[in-house]
Amino acid sequence: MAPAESAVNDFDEKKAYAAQEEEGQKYFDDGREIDLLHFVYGHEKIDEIRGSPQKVLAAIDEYGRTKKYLMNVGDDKGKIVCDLIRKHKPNTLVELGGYVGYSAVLFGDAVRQAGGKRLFSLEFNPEFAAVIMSLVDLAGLSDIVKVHVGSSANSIKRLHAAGLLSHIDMMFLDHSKPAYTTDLKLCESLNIVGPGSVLAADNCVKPGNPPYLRYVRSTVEEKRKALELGDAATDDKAGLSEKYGYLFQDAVSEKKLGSTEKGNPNLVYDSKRIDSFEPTGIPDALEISICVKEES
Ligand SMILES: C[S@@+](CC[C@H](N)C(=O)[O-])C[C@H]1O[C@@H](n2cnc3c(N)ncnc32)[C@H](O)[C@@H]1O
Repeated sequence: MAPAESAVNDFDEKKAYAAQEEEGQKYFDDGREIDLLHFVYGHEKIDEIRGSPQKVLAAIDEYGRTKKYLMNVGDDKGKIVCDLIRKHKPNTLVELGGYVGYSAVLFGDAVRQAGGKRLFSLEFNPEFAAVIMSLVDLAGLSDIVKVHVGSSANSIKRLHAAGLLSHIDMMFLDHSKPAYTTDLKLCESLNIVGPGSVLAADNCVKPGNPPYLRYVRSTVEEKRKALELGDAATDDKAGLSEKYGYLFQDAVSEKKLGSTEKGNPNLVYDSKRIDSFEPTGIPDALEISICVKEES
């Protein structure tokens, strides 16, 4: 594994979002997502915002700064993924976890500018999905961004079965932490992640995701061995606890994870961590993993 890279040295405090609520207090799904819609559509500059992805993002950032914390990828980590989009020019980008559409608007715009065709935003909360659709439409990106409501695993299976998803050029993982590994293995088993696929996984420091990092940083030999050893060695939840994701108990249930696929141990990833910041200024990192080949 390559050493961690630092994309940004300093955080610009002027753009910091309101702090995330203290532990035990709600920091999402308390009405703020609908409040955000009222804020954006009631904005004095709504006529300029219409049709401009950058201005939609600026309005969401303004809400995060002046009203309430929002669990968006934010400007700093967002730039790292946009650079990857410019470099790799994905035709199809899949994001796991859409929330209010910040990343869908940011990356949907970058995919369009890079000549790509589609961003699938997979979100299990139907209210959040409705907010994404509304802001994507406001940004003029409805042709590129398609929102699918349901657990990510079920949406991936459905899109694949319908012939709409045959190869994932880029995937942004930003949903419940245990599902990063189970969804990646599902995509490997369906053969829609393979050589050429680029994975960008958010929150690899805050709160962290040990099983996912272990998996993408493992050698082919280690993965084959883990499969031989069976369940304990391939436990995608080992090392995770409640601090590794909201709705943790709910998120680890079979129903929500929706997949027990074993993945493809023969895929080789070139994986590295890039240090950056949450929109609040708290340090975090993305793990960027490029699938370079499949060993026989
Ligand atoms: C951190 S937020 C996503 C933020 C968004 N990517 C952004 O940067 O603008 C995580 C989202 O994932 C959704 N989610 C969590 N587990 C999921 C799953 N298994 N399938 C689909 N969505 C999920 C949550 O409802 C939440 O909206």
